[in-house]
Amino acid sequence: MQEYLVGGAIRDQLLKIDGADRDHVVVGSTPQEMLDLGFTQVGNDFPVFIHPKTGEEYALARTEKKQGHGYTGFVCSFDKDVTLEEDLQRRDLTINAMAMDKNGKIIDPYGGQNDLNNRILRHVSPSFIEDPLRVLRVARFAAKLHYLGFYIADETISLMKEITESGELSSLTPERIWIETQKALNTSDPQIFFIILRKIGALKIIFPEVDALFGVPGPKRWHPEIDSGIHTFMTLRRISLETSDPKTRFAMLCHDLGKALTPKNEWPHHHNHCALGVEPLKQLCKRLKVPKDYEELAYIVVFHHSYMHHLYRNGAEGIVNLLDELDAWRRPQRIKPFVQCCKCDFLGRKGFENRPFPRADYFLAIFSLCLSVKAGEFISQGCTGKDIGIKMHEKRVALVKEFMKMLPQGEIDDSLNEMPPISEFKD
Ligand SMILES: Nc1ccn([C@@H]2O[C@H](COP(=O)(O)OP(=O)(O)OP(=O)(O)O)[C@@H](O)[C@H]2O)c(=O)n1
Repeated sequence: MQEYLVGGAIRDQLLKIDGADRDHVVVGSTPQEMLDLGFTQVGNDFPVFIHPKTGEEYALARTEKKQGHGYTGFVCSFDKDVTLEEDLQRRDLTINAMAMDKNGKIIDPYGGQNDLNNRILRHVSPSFIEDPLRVLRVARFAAKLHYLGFYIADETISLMKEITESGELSSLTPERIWIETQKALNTSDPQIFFIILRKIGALKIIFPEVDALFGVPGPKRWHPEIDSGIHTFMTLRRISLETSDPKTRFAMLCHDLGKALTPKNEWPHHHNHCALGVEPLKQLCKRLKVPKDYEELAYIVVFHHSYMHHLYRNGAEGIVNLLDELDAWRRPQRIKPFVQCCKCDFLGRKGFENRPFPRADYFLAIFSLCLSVKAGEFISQGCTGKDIGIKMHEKRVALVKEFMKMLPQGEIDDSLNEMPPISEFKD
Protein backbone atom coordinates (compact mmCIF):
# COMPACT_ATOMS: atom_id res chain seq x y z
CA MET A 1 0.00 0.00 0.00
CA GLN A 2 1.07 3.62 -0.59
CA GLU A 3 0.01 6.67 1.34
CA TYR A 4 -0.10 10.31 0.25
CA LEU A 5 -0.84 13.64 1.82
CA VAL A 6 -3.78 15.16 -0.13
CA GLY A 7 -6.16 18.07 -0.51
CA GLY A 8 -6.05 21.31 1.47
CA ALA A 9 -2.76 20.51 3.21
CA ILE A 10 -0.85 20.54 -0.09
CA ARG A 11 -2.70 23.60 -1.34
CA ASP A 12 -1.92 25.60 1.78
CA GLN A 13 1.67 24.35 1.94
CA LEU A 14 2.31 25.49 -1.63
CA LEU A 15 0.66 28.82 -0.85
CA LYS A 16 2.77 29.06 2.29
CA ILE A 17 -0.26 29.67 4.48
CA ASP A 18 -1.27 27.98 7.72
CA GLY A 19 -4.41 26.14 7.66
CA ALA A 20 -5.90 22.97 6.46
CA ASP A 21 -5.93 19.67 8.33
CA ARG A 22 -3.45 17.05 7.19
CA ASP A 23 -5.55 14.48 5.33
CA HIS A 24 -4.06 11.37 3.74
CA VAL A 25 -5.18 8.95 1.08
CA VAL A 26 -4.17 5.30 1.06
CA VAL A 27 -3.92 3.39 -2.22
CA GLY A 28 -3.98 -0.41 -2.48
CA SER A 29 -5.25 -1.26 0.97
CA THR A 30 -8.38 -2.63 2.60
CA PRO A 31 -10.28 -1.74 5.78
CA GLN A 32 -9.04 -4.93 7.44
CA GLU A 33 -5.42 -4.15 6.61
CA MET A 34 -5.82 -0.66 8.11
CA LEU A 35 -7.32 -2.07 11.29
CA ASP A 36 -4.51 -4.65 11.52
CA LEU A 37 -2.01 -1.77 11.34
CA GLY A 38 -3.59 -0.24 14.44
CA PHE A 39 -5.72 2.49 12.78
CA THR A 40 -9.16 3.27 14.25
CA GLN A 41 -12.09 3.39 11.85
CA VAL A 42 -14.52 6.32 11.78
CA GLY A 43 -17.15 7.49 9.26
CA ASN A 44 -20.33 5.87 8.01
CA ASP A 45 -20.59 6.44 4.25
CA PHE A 46 -17.01 5.47 3.53
CA PRO A 47 -14.21 4.29 5.79
CA VAL A 48 -11.81 6.84 7.22
CA PHE A 49 -9.07 5.79 9.62
CA ILE A 50 -7.31 7.63 12.38
CA HIS A 51 -3.57 7.10 12.71
CA PRO A 52 -2.74 5.54 16.10
CA LYS A 53 0.08 8.04 16.84
CA THR A 54 -0.50 11.26 14.87
CA GLY A 55 -4.33 11.29 15.04
CA GLU A 56 -4.37 12.36 11.36
CA GLU A 57 -7.03 11.12 8.93
CA TYR A 58 -6.35 8.41 6.37
CA ALA A 59 -9.02 7.56 3.78
CA LEU A 60 -8.91 4.67 1.35
CA ALA A 61 -8.69 5.92 -2.23
CA ARG A 62 -12.23 5.93 -3.58
CA THR A 63 -14.46 6.86 -6.47
CA GLU A 64 -17.90 8.39 -6.02
CA LYS A 65 -20.90 8.14 -8.29
CA LYS A 66 -24.01 10.21 -7.87
CA GLN A 67 -27.24 8.24 -7.41
CA GLY A 68 -30.47 10.15 -6.98
CA HIS A 69 -30.86 13.54 -5.35
CA GLY A 70 -28.96 15.56 -2.86
CA TYR A 71 -25.71 15.86 -1.12
CA THR A 72 -25.86 12.37 0.38
CA GLY A 73 -26.93 10.46 -2.75
CA PHE A 74 -23.52 8.98 -3.54
CA VAL A 75 -22.32 5.46 -4.11
CA CYS A 76 -18.68 5.05 -3.10
CA SER A 77 -16.24 2.42 -4.22
CA PHE A 78 -13.08 1.91 -2.22
CA ASP A 79 -11.78 -1.25 -3.85
CA LYS A 80 -8.09 -2.01 -3.52
CA ASP A 81 -7.55 -1.18 -7.19
CA VAL A 82 -8.86 2.42 -7.10
CA THR A 83 -5.91 4.52 -8.26
CA LEU A 84 -4.61 7.79 -6.82
CA GLU A 85 -5.58 9.59 -10.05
CA GLU A 86 -9.15 8.29 -9.76
CA ASP A 87 -9.37 9.48 -6.19
CA LEU A 88 -8.03 12.92 -7.11
CA GLN A 89 -10.44 13.16 -10.02
CA ARG A 90 -13.52 13.02 -7.77
CA ARG A 91 -12.38 16.14 -5.91
CA ASP A 92 -13.81 19.64 -6.28
CA LEU A 93 -11.03 22.01 -7.39
CA THR A 94 -7.75 21.37 -9.16
CA ILE A 95 -5.90 23.16 -6.35
CA ASN A 96 -7.47 20.65 -3.92
CA ALA A 97 -6.67 17.65 -6.14
CA MET A 98 -2.95 17.28 -5.60
CA ALA A 99 -1.12 14.65 -3.57
CA MET A 100 2.37 14.38 -2.08
CA ASP A 101 4.24 11.15 -1.53
CA LYS A 102 6.54 10.34 1.37
CA ASN A 103 9.53 11.82 -0.48
CA GLY A 104 7.84 15.17 -0.98
CA LYS A 105 7.09 14.54 -4.68
CA ILE A 106 3.89 16.21 -5.84
CA ILE A 107 1.41 14.26 -7.92
CA ASP A 108 -0.70 16.71 -9.87
CA PRO A 109 -2.64 15.11 -12.73
CA TYR A 110 -5.21 17.92 -13.16
CA GLY A 111 -3.03 21.04 -13.31
CA GLY A 112 -3.44 22.17 -9.71
CA GLN A 113 -0.02 23.81 -9.45
CA ASN A 114 -0.58 25.74 -12.63
CA ASP A 115 -3.95 27.00 -11.40
CA LEU A 116 -2.43 27.80 -8.05
CA ASN A 117 0.27 29.90 -9.71
CA ASN A 118 -2.33 31.60 -11.93
CA ARG A 119 -4.66 32.14 -8.93
CA ILE A 120 -7.55 30.21 -10.51
CA LEU A 121 -10.22 28.18 -8.75
CA ARG A 122 -11.20 25.60 -11.35
CA HIS A 123 -13.25 22.41 -11.11
CA VAL A 124 -11.50 19.10 -11.77
CA SER A 125 -14.11 17.34 -13.88
CA PRO A 126 -17.75 17.63 -15.04
CA SER A 127 -18.78 15.47 -12.07
CA PHE A 128 -18.25 18.67 -10.03
CA ILE A 129 -21.99 19.28 -10.44
CA GLU A 130 -22.87 16.08 -8.60
CA ASP A 131 -22.27 17.73 -5.24
CA PRO A 132 -24.29 20.91 -4.54
CA LEU A 133 -22.20 21.65 -1.44
CA ARG A 134 -19.44 22.64 -3.84
CA VAL A 135 -21.28 25.84 -4.70
CA LEU A 136 -20.74 26.96 -1.13
CA ARG A 137 -17.25 25.49 -0.89
CA VAL A 138 -15.98 27.27 -3.98
CA ALA A 139 -17.56 30.57 -2.88
CA ARG A 140 -15.85 30.05 0.46
CA PHE A 141 -12.45 29.35 -1.14
CA ALA A 142 -12.90 32.48 -3.27
CA ALA A 143 -13.39 34.42 -0.01
CA LYS A 144 -10.48 32.71 1.73
CA LEU A 145 -8.02 33.26 -1.11
CA HIS A 146 -9.29 36.60 -2.39
CA TYR A 147 -6.43 38.51 -0.75
CA LEU A 148 -3.99 36.45 -2.82
CA GLY A 149 -5.77 37.40 -6.05
CA PHE A 150 -7.67 34.17 -6.67
CA TYR A 151 -10.78 34.16 -8.85
CA ILE A 152 -13.18 31.49 -10.06
CA ALA A 153 -12.78 30.23 -13.65
CA ASP A 154 -15.71 31.13 -15.94
CA GLU A 155 -16.39 27.46 -16.70
CA THR A 156 -16.62 26.73 -12.98
CA ILE A 157 -18.97 29.68 -12.45
CA SER A 158 -21.16 28.17 -15.20
CA LEU A 159 -21.28 24.84 -13.40
CA MET A 160 -22.11 26.56 -10.12
CA LYS A 161 -25.01 28.28 -11.89
CA GLU A 162 -26.09 24.96 -13.34
CA ILE A 163 -26.21 23.38 -9.87
CA THR A 164 -28.17 26.37 -8.56
CA GLU A 165 -30.68 26.26 -11.42
CA SER A 166 -31.16 22.50 -11.01
CA GLY A 167 -32.76 23.08 -7.59
CA GLU A 168 -30.22 20.78 -5.90
CA LEU A 169 -29.25 23.43 -3.35
CA SER A 170 -32.48 22.67 -1.55
CA SER A 171 -31.05 19.27 -0.61
CA LEU A 172 -28.34 20.89 1.54
CA THR A 173 -29.03 20.61 5.24
CA PRO A 174 -29.06 23.78 7.38
CA GLU A 175 -26.08 22.38 9.29
CA ARG A 176 -23.93 22.05 6.14
CA ILE A 177 -24.91 25.51 4.95
CA TRP A 178 -24.09 27.02 8.31
CA ILE A 179 -20.70 25.26 8.53
CA GLU A 180 -19.67 26.76 5.19
CA THR A 181 -21.13 30.16 6.09
CA GLN A 182 -19.31 30.24 9.39
CA LYS A 183 -16.06 29.25 7.67
CA ALA A 184 -16.67 32.02 5.13
CA LEU A 185 -17.29 34.51 7.94
CA ASN A 186 -13.89 33.53 9.31
CA THR A 187 -12.01 34.35 6.10
CA SER A 188 -10.41 37.73 5.48
CA ASP A 189 -13.04 38.65 2.84
CA PRO A 190 -16.43 37.20 3.82
CA GLN A 191 -18.22 39.62 1.48
CA ILE A 192 -16.75 37.69 -1.46
CA PHE A 193 -18.64 34.54 -0.37
CA PHE A 194 -21.95 36.41 -0.55
CA ILE A 195 -21.02 38.27 -3.75
CA ILE A 196 -20.31 34.96 -5.48
CA LEU A 197 -23.55 33.42 -4.21
CA ARG A 198 -25.41 36.40 -5.63
CA LYS A 199 -23.56 36.19 -8.94
CA ILE A 200 -24.65 32.59 -9.51
CA GLY A 201 -28.22 33.12 -8.26
CA ALA A 202 -27.75 31.16 -5.03
CA LEU A 203 -28.15 34.08 -2.62
CA LYS A 204 -31.91 34.24 -3.18
CA ILE A 205 -32.18 30.53 -2.43
CA ILE A 206 -29.93 30.35 0.62
CA PHE A 207 -30.15 33.89 2.04
CA PRO A 208 -33.37 35.33 0.53
CA GLU A 209 -33.57 37.95 3.29
CA VAL A 210 -30.19 39.37 2.22
CA ASP A 211 -30.92 39.03 -1.49
CA ALA A 212 -34.13 41.04 -1.01
CA LEU A 213 -32.02 44.12 -0.15
CA PHE A 214 -30.82 44.41 -3.73
CA GLY A 215 -32.88 46.88 -5.69
CA VAL A 216 -33.98 48.71 -2.54
CA PRO A 217 -32.71 52.32 -2.63
CA GLY A 218 -31.53 54.45 0.27
CA PRO A 219 -31.39 58.28 0.31
CA LYS A 220 -28.55 59.47 -1.93
CA ARG A 221 -27.27 61.96 0.60
CA TRP A 222 -26.54 59.32 3.20
CA HIS A 223 -26.14 56.38 0.87
CA PRO A 224 -24.31 57.53 -2.25
CA GLU A 225 -24.07 53.86 -3.25
CA ILE A 226 -27.92 53.91 -3.28
CA ASP A 227 -28.53 50.17 -3.25
CA SER A 228 -29.13 48.63 0.19
CA GLY A 229 -27.63 45.30 -0.89
CA ILE A 230 -24.43 46.99 -2.04
CA HIS A 231 -24.31 48.95 1.21
CA THR A 232 -24.68 45.69 3.17
CA PHE A 233 -21.75 44.10 1.35
CA MET A 234 -19.67 47.27 1.80
CA THR A 235 -20.31 47.17 5.55
CA LEU A 236 -19.37 43.49 5.66
CA ARG A 237 -16.09 44.31 3.97
CA ARG A 238 -15.49 47.19 6.35
CA ILE A 239 -16.31 45.25 9.54
CA SER A 240 -13.89 42.53 8.43
CA LEU A 241 -11.07 45.08 8.56
CA GLU A 242 -12.21 46.03 12.05
CA THR A 243 -12.62 42.57 13.60
CA SER A 244 -12.12 38.90 12.79
CA ASP A 245 -15.01 37.88 15.04
CA PRO A 246 -17.52 35.95 12.89
CA LYS A 247 -20.46 36.87 15.15
CA THR A 248 -19.87 40.58 14.67
CA ARG A 249 -19.51 40.04 10.93
CA PHE A 250 -22.80 38.10 10.84
CA ALA A 251 -24.55 40.88 12.77
CA MET A 252 -23.24 43.36 10.21
CA LEU A 253 -24.58 41.24 7.35
CA CYS A 254 -28.02 41.33 8.94
CA HIS A 255 -28.12 44.92 10.22
CA ASP A 256 -30.37 46.35 7.50
CA LEU A 257 -32.59 43.34 6.74
CA GLY A 258 -35.61 45.48 7.60
CA LYS A 259 -35.02 47.77 4.62
CA ALA A 260 -36.35 45.08 2.31
CA LEU A 261 -39.70 45.36 4.10
CA THR A 262 -40.16 49.15 3.90
CA PRO A 263 -43.33 49.92 1.91
CA LYS A 264 -42.23 51.15 -1.54
CA ASN A 265 -44.11 54.45 -1.16
CA GLU A 266 -41.69 55.39 1.63
CA TRP A 267 -38.54 54.77 -0.45
CA PRO A 268 -35.80 55.90 -0.33
CA HIS A 269 -36.43 56.43 3.41
CA HIS A 270 -36.52 53.57 5.87
CA HIS A 271 -37.58 55.15 9.14
CA ASN A 272 -38.82 51.91 10.66
CA HIS A 273 -36.24 49.49 9.29
CA CYS A 274 -34.68 48.57 12.62
CA ALA A 275 -37.94 47.18 14.00
CA LEU A 276 -38.83 45.65 10.63
CA GLY A 277 -35.52 43.78 10.60
CA VAL A 278 -36.32 41.61 13.60
CA GLU A 279 -38.66 39.20 11.77
CA PRO A 280 -36.40 38.42 8.79
CA LEU A 281 -33.50 37.96 11.20
CA LYS A 282 -35.51 35.42 13.21
CA GLN A 283 -36.59 33.68 10.04
CA LEU A 284 -33.04 33.41 8.68
CA CYS A 285 -31.64 32.17 11.99
CA LYS A 286 -34.38 29.58 12.42
CA ARG A 287 -34.04 28.22 8.90
CA LEU A 288 -30.25 27.87 9.04
CA LYS A 289 -30.15 26.89 12.72
CA VAL A 290 -27.81 29.80 13.43
CA PRO A 291 -26.32 29.49 16.95
CA LYS A 292 -28.03 31.55 19.66
CA ASP A 293 -25.00 33.74 20.41
CA TYR A 294 -24.85 34.83 16.77
CA GLU A 295 -28.56 35.62 16.73
CA GLU A 296 -28.48 37.55 20.01
CA LEU A 297 -25.72 39.89 18.90
CA ALA A 298 -27.35 40.32 15.49
CA TYR A 299 -30.63 41.17 17.23
CA ILE A 300 -29.22 44.14 19.16
CA VAL A 301 -27.43 45.39 16.06
CA VAL A 302 -30.54 45.07 13.88
CA PHE A 303 -32.82 46.68 16.43
CA HIS A 304 -30.61 49.44 17.83
CA HIS A 305 -27.98 50.41 15.22
CA SER A 306 -29.80 53.55 14.05
CA TYR A 307 -29.79 55.03 17.53
CA MET A 308 -26.05 55.63 17.25
CA HIS A 309 -26.62 58.05 14.39
CA HIS A 310 -28.47 60.46 16.67
CA LEU A 311 -26.97 59.38 19.94
CA TYR A 312 -27.39 62.62 21.89
CA ARG A 313 -30.87 63.42 20.70
CA ASN A 314 -32.54 62.17 23.89
CA GLY A 315 -29.76 63.45 26.11
CA ALA A 316 -27.89 61.55 28.79
CA GLU A 317 -31.06 59.72 29.83
CA GLY A 318 -31.48 58.37 26.29
CA ILE A 319 -27.93 57.05 26.23
CA VAL A 320 -28.26 55.25 29.57
CA ASN A 321 -31.61 53.82 28.43
CA LEU A 322 -29.92 52.52 25.30
CA LEU A 323 -27.26 50.80 27.42
CA ASP A 324 -30.07 49.30 29.55
CA GLU A 325 -31.74 47.96 26.43
CA LEU A 326 -28.46 46.52 25.19
CA ASP A 327 -28.26 44.63 28.50
CA ALA A 328 -24.86 46.27 28.86
CA TRP A 329 -24.49 45.76 32.61
CA ARG A 330 -24.97 42.00 32.50
CA ARG A 331 -23.35 41.49 29.10
CA PRO A 332 -20.68 44.18 28.76
CA GLN A 333 -18.82 42.16 26.12
CA ARG A 334 -21.58 42.92 23.59
CA ILE A 335 -20.98 46.66 23.57
CA LYS A 336 -17.75 46.77 21.60
CA PRO A 337 -19.10 44.57 18.73
CA PHE A 338 -22.29 46.62 18.72
CA VAL A 339 -20.31 49.84 18.39
CA GLN A 340 -18.06 48.32 15.72
CA CYS A 341 -21.15 47.48 13.65
CA CYS A 342 -22.54 51.02 14.05
CA LYS A 343 -19.21 52.45 12.98
CA CYS A 344 -18.93 50.21 9.92
CA ASP A 345 -22.56 50.89 9.00
CA PHE A 346 -21.43 54.49 8.67
CA LEU A 347 -18.11 53.84 6.92
CA GLY A 348 -19.51 51.17 4.59
CA ARG A 349 -20.93 53.76 2.20
CA LYS A 350 -19.55 55.04 -1.06
CA GLY A 351 -17.30 57.99 -0.36
CA PHE A 352 -17.64 57.65 3.43
CA GLU A 353 -14.80 55.16 3.78
CA ASN A 354 -12.26 57.57 5.26
CA ARG A 355 -14.52 59.83 7.24
CA PRO A 356 -14.07 60.13 10.98
CA PHE A 357 -16.54 58.45 13.30
CA PRO A 358 -15.49 59.72 16.74
CA ARG A 359 -18.88 58.70 18.14
CA ALA A 360 -17.66 55.10 18.47
CA ASP A 361 -14.95 56.13 20.93
CA TYR A 362 -17.20 58.58 22.75
CA PHE A 363 -19.82 55.90 23.25
CA LEU A 364 -17.25 53.42 24.57
CA ALA A 365 -15.91 56.09 26.93
CA ILE A 366 -19.44 56.79 28.17
CA PHE A 367 -19.97 53.09 28.71
CA SER A 368 -16.84 52.66 30.80
CA LEU A 369 -17.80 55.73 32.81
CA CYS A 370 -21.19 54.14 33.54
CA LEU A 371 -19.50 50.87 34.51
CA SER A 372 -17.76 52.72 37.34
CA VAL A 373 -21.13 53.06 39.10
CA LYS A 374 -21.34 50.24 41.62
CA ALA A 375 -24.31 49.02 43.68
CA GLY A 376 -22.16 48.86 46.81
CA GLU A 377 -22.03 52.64 47.08
CA PHE A 378 -25.82 52.83 47.45
CA ILE A 379 -26.18 49.77 49.63
CA SER A 380 -23.75 51.33 52.12
CA GLN A 381 -25.95 54.43 52.11
CA GLY A 382 -28.87 52.23 53.23
CA CYS A 383 -30.63 51.73 49.88
CA THR A 384 -32.50 48.46 49.35
CA GLY A 385 -34.42 46.64 46.61
CA LYS A 386 -35.52 48.59 43.55
CA ASP A 387 -34.10 51.83 44.93
CA ILE A 388 -30.55 50.60 44.31
CA GLY A 389 -31.26 50.32 40.59
CA ILE A 390 -32.94 53.73 40.49
CA LYS A 391 -29.99 55.38 42.22
CA MET A 392 -27.49 53.67 39.95
CA HIS A 393 -29.44 54.86 36.92
CA GLU A 394 -29.52 58.44 38.22
CA LYS A 395 -25.80 58.42 38.88
CA ARG A 396 -25.05 57.09 35.42
CA VAL A 397 -27.23 59.79 33.84
CA ALA A 398 -25.44 62.46 35.89
CA LEU A 399 -22.02 61.17 34.77
CA VAL A 400 -23.07 61.07 31.11
CA LYS A 401 -24.46 64.61 31.38
CA GLU A 402 -21.08 65.83 32.63
CA PHE A 403 -19.30 63.93 29.87
CA MET A 404 -21.53 65.44 27.21
CA LYS A 405 -20.54 68.94 28.36
CA MET A 406 -16.97 68.16 27.30
CA LEU A 407 -17.90 66.99 23.81
CA PRO A 408 -17.12 69.25 20.85
CA GLN A 409 -20.30 71.12 19.89
CA GLY A 410 -20.06 69.74 16.34
CA GLU A 411 -20.44 66.20 17.68
CA ILE A 412 -23.70 67.08 19.46
CA ASP A 413 -25.02 69.15 16.54
CA ASP A 414 -24.32 66.39 14.06
CA SER A 415 -26.36 63.97 16.06
CA LEU A 416 -29.35 66.31 16.09
CA ASN A 417 -29.36 66.13 12.32
CA GLU A 418 -30.51 63.18 10.35
CA MET A 419 -27.13 61.51 10.37
CA PRO A 420 -23.71 62.20 11.88
CA PRO A 421 -21.10 63.45 11.50
CA ILE A 422 -21.93 65.93 8.79
CA SER A 423 -19.75 68.86 9.83
CA GLU A 424 -17.38 68.58 6.92
CA PHE A 425 -19.80 66.87 4.58
CA LYS A 426 -20.95 68.60 1.41
CA ASP A 427 -23.80 67.31 -0.75
N1 LIG B 1 -17.50 18.44 -1.12
C1 LIG B 1 -16.18 18.17 -1.11
C2 LIG B 1 -15.48 18.09 0.10
C3 LIG B 1 -14.12 17.82 0.07
N2 LIG B 1 -13.49 17.57 -1.10
C4 LIG B 1 -12.06 17.21 -1.14
O1 LIG B 1 -11.64 16.80 0.16
C5 LIG B 1 -10.52 17.58 0.61
C6 LIG B 1 -10.62 17.83 2.10
O2 LIG B 1 -11.81 18.54 2.39
P1 LIG B 1 -11.91 19.57 3.58
O3 LIG B 1 -11.10 19.09 4.72
O4 LIG B 1 -13.36 19.84 3.77
O5 LIG B 1 -11.32 20.92 2.97
P2 LIG B 1 -9.85 21.40 2.77
O6 LIG B 1 -9.57 21.47 1.30
O7 LIG B 1 -8.90 20.62 3.57
O8 LIG B 1 -9.88 22.93 3.20
P3 LIG B 1 -10.33 23.59 4.56
O9 LIG B 1 -9.66 22.86 5.66
O10 LIG B 1 -9.89 25.01 4.38
O11 LIG B 1 -11.82 23.46 4.59
C7 LIG B 1 -10.57 18.84 -0.24
O12 LIG B 1 -9.31 19.45 -0.37
C8 LIG B 1 -11.09 18.31 -1.54
O13 LIG B 1 -10.03 17.67 -2.23
C9 LIG B 1 -14.21 17.64 -2.29
O14 LIG B 1 -13.64 17.44 -3.34
N3 LIG B 1 -15.55 17.93 -2.28
